[in-house]
Amino acid sequence: MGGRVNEDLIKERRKCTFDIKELTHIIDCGEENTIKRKQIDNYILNIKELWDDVPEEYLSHKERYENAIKKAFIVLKVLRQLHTGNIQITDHRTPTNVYSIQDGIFRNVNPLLIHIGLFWSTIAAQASTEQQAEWLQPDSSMIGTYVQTELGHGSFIRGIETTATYDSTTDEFILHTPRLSAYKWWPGGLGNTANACLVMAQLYINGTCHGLHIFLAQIRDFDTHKPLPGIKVGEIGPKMGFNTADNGFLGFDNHRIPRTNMLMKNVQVLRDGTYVKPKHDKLTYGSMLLTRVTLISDLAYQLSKAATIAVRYSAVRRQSPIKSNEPERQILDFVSQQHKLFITIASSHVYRVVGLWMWNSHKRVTADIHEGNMGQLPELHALACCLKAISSRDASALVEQCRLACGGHGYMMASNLPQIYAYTTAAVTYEGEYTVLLLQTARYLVKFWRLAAEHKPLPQNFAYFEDYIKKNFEQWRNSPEGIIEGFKAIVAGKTKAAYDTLQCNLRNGREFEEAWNMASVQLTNASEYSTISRNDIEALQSRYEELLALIRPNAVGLVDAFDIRDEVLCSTLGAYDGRVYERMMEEASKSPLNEDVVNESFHKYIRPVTMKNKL
Ligand SMILES: CCCCCCCCCCCCCC(=O)SCCNC(=O)CCNC(=O)[C@H](O)C(C)(C)COP(=O)(O)OP(=O)(O)OC[C@H]1O[C@@H](n2cnc3c(N)ncnc32)[C@H](O)[C@@H]1OP(=O)(O)O
Ligand SMILES: Cc1cc2nc3c(=O)[nH]c(=O)nc-3n(C[C@H](O)[C@H](O)[C@H](O)COP(=O)(O)OP(=O)(O)OC[C@H]3O[C@@H](n4cnc5c(N)ncnc54)[C@H](O)[C@@H]3O)c2cc1C
Repeated sequence: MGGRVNEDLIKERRKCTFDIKELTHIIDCGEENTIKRKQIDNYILNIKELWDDVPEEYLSHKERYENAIKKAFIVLKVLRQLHTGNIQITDHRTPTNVYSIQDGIFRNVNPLLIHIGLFWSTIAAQASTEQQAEWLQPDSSMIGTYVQTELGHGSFIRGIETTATYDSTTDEFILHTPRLSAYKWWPGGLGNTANACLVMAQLYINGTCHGLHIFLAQIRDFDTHKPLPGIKVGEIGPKMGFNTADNGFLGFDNHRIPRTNMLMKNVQVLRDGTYVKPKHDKLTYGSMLLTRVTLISDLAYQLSKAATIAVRYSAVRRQSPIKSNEPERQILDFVSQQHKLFITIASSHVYRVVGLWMWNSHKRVTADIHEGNMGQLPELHALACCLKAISSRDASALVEQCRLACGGHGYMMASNLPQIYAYTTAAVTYEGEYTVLLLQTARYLVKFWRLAAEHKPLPQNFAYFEDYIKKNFEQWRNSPEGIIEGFKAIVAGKTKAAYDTLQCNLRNGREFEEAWNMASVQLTNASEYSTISRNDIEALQSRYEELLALIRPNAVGLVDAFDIRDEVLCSTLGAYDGRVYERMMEEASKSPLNEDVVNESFHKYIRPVTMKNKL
């Protein structure tokens, strides 16, 4: 859409006090990454077939899926070409930068998201060298997904009921769904798209259950795409978001696969049925760990999109004067509006930095595991659980706050904020539900509190538990170091309270698991335990208000630095030129309800009632 840039946005950009490009380079981890990202953006976003004439929202469920599949395979073809041309489409920060462009292309979810993001990465991480050589061919016919959750069990994966029974007479596993609750339910791309999948199932050899293992199973004919005999597969129906993700269900009726289809890097079943144990029995959960780590950066990116839309809109939108004799003000001038928006910008930076740190930690720990050293895995798991849980919860709350900050127009699908919210809030549940993951971290903290309480040696990372017990915490200081000290005190105090409740429940004769359940609210809730006083809080509050005023002139510059193209933002409210009302009118004109001046329902239903006695 051509036309002049909104005057208020021009003024905002003029008064910005820092170099926007420099911040963009910091966000991209270096100028060379910015250049590379822009090249890929240009290459993919210039493909005309990827753009819709009719907005996605006006399509039926079936049309949406078919449209998304058309685009997914255009993108896949391009990615394969880039790959053979030796152009790396991911970089050292996270593997997700290519996904961000796809937000714009699909305005929803790529049905191949799990194929690209989880299927290949699980094979790469958990299959043996021979299996990888066979399955990880760039021109493979396999379109895969990651099939774990069942109708009856998602969080408690040890409860999964699908079985894989070894038949040594034929050297095969028999995959079976014993009852309705064992039907696989949810995997992305499973409904219609995938012809193969990685299935999590309970391994049985000679009547002994060895727990959960991952198996590669073909489920549709590669040529005709018809489900193979013994496979019942389909799509699960409309959802709050993810409606192009093709989530599916799957049942096996004694479906046979070769023994060599079990992922055998860390664990093996030999020809004679001998079971060779893994070095750590949670290595099978590795794909969930990796996805939790990558999600932190993805959620930071979703926050930057929401902030860009809401801040630019707030600079363009003028409503009510502050003093009655003044013109109407940009809504960005209201301090309460700044409070709603600037925290979203800040949180995006926080989770981007933490996501990068976690990504590097994951690389380091994975290299150690490769060398047979499992020592750092529990800590990485505890951190990934907690950070995935709070980043998804924060992101969905802040995206919703941005939507509300755009008033009525934020409720329009054309603002793209509802779609960003639906996408973000799903992450609170998938890949480990919020509370369930927090309780995993709590379990880890309580273990170290027990050591502290029993005055046993603690690792350096938990030295502050001992400081708390010995009351070594300093008086509150209003400085970054002081705030970190304050947070340590809160964690220690919260862990102590939960631990004490747990002990009390145990003394009252409860079994450990029961006592844990009774303490679970304390285990997940925060309280104030630091030495902070009412005066300190007042000082912090006024410092916060000063900071809002300092950020205000740079607000638009800060979101411009996220450097998200209009094609990816997909928002009438957040486009770079700020021509909000023009874009809204143009989008409204695409509504099918505007095709006829008089809709035919008037003649069919309205007129016979309203004109009944007058005809
Ligand atoms: C790559 C790019 C991707 C981008 C894609 C993004 C879009 C994605 C789109 C959507 C995609 C959506 C895709 C999807 O949604 S795929 C489906 C995802 N599903 C889940 O995430 C299920 C969540 N549940 C679990 O993970 C397990 O059941 C938990 C962990 C809760 C319990 O499990 P379990 O009952 O077996 O264990 P336990 O509680 O008895 O604890 C026993 C011990 O084990 C330790 N322990 C547990 N786990 C780990 C671990 N991993 N590494 C190391 N250690 C671990 C634990 O600390 C404890 O240690 P200790 O205290 O005894 O010492
Ligand atoms: C959009 C989307 C995409 C998905 N994609 C995939 C996919 O590709 N592949 C796949 O395999 N799965 C997928 N899933 C499934 C997803 O991983 C599960 O839904 C998720 O792990 C939560 O499990 P659940 O549905 O069993 O929830 P439940 O565990 O039934 O949660 C319900 C409530 O019970 C509480 N609860 C459960 N256990 C405990 C406990 N021990 N202590 C305290 N409270 C507890 C929870 O906190 C929650 O409040 C997807 C889900 C969604 C929404």
